[in-house]
Amino acid sequence: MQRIMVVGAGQMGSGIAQVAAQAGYQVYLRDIEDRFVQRGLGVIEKFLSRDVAKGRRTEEEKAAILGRITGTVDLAPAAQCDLVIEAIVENLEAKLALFRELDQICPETTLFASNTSSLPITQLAAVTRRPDRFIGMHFMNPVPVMQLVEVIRGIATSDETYARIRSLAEAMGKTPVEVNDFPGFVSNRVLMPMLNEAMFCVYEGIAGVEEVDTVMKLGMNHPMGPLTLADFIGLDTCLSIMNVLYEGFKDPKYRPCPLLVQMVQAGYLGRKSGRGFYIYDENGATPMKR
Ligand SMILES: CC(=O)CC(=O)SCCNC(=O)CCNC(=O)[C@H](O)C(C)(C)COP(=O)(O)OP(=O)(O)OC[C@H]1O[C@@H](n2cnc3c(N)ncnc32)[C@H](O)[C@@H]1OP(=O)(O)O
Ligand SMILES: NC(=O)C1=CN([C@@H]2O[C@H](COP(=O)(O)OP(=O)(O)OC[C@H]3O[C@@H](n4cnc5c(N)ncnc54)[C@H](OP(=O)(O)O)[C@@H]3O)[C@@H](O)[C@H]2O)C=CC1
Repeated sequence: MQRIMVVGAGQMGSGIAQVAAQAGYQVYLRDIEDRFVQRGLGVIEKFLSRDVAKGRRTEEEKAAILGRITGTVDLAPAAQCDLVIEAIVENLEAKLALFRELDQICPETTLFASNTSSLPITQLAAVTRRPDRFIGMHFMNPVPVMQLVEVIRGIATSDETYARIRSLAEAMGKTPVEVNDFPGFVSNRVLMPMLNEAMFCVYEGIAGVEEVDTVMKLGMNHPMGPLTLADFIGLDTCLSIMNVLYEGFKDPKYRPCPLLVQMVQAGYLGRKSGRGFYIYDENGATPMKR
């Protein structure tokens, strides 16, 4: 494997492009508008510069990593890639449309991976002519820091595809864990109901935003409180995952908190939009009042 295209230059796509380039692969980073591509490249630049400032990398290494990443708004270079990793918005229709298009562009040998947090790998794979060469490669946020890659086998994923993606994750310095294709996989089946429950605590007036976070940080030693983490993930992504769990299992225990629904409707998407359970501005993070 030599060339990888990452589609979606948001927080996950830019991180995936960075770790792929750090591992020596040639990377195309594609988004629908150039300003999103530039924003993604800017984030990578920023974190590599931080590594240089901390003495973990030289300027030359940084330049070499950046030199391996080509930003683009064009999907056509996917035809020259051995693997496409999709990291666009957590929306089934958007992902299906993208994979249909990629399937037309790419030769049969190209592997497809989705970084989806919860959507069925089997269903995404089924719109392509290569369900055996389709897999879930679920990185954690922030990608350059987190050790885990959840590798999700769709019903038709071949052993060869699995073995290649497992090796790739290892080459990127990550620890792959094999998981089967059920709603939310393991990571978000366990994590997201906890975040949703934290939102219910605020919604029901049991405690304020900061208090809920402090309980989990100091009481359970979580590095971030659940509401800070939900803002960090993106509230739109959290809501999409809860909806996949709710619809996938038809179990009311997965109903999304109405406050989460309302905040997403208002455009309060967390850190990426400047406002979620906290307001992010020059004063730092100020908890929302209820
Ligand atoms: C939704 C899904 O489908 C799946 C998911 O991803 S769920 C989310 C999973 N992620 C988590 O749970 C993250 C929980 N939070 C944490 O682990 C930590 O708060 C954190 C690693 C994000 C930040 O750690 P911190 O100690 O609070 O802050 P900070 O000191 O700024 O950062 C720690 C290190 O991470 C690095 N870092 C932080 N964010 C980074 C980023 N986006 N990219 C690269 N490096 C980053 C920093 O450079 C720093 O490294 P050094 O100390 O070596 O310089
Ligand atoms: N956030 C997290 O903690 C994690 C997220 N994930 C998953 O990763 C994926 C991306 O999430 P995240 O990076 O947080 O989301 P972001 O909102 O940060 O980024 C998504 C990016 O994809 C772009 N995009 C949308 N449609 C297309 C398209 N058709 N082609 C190319 N680019 C497109 C978006 O552009 P625009 O802004 O115009 O919509 C945006 O730049 C989702 O599936 C999510 O569930 C997985 C692990 C963790």
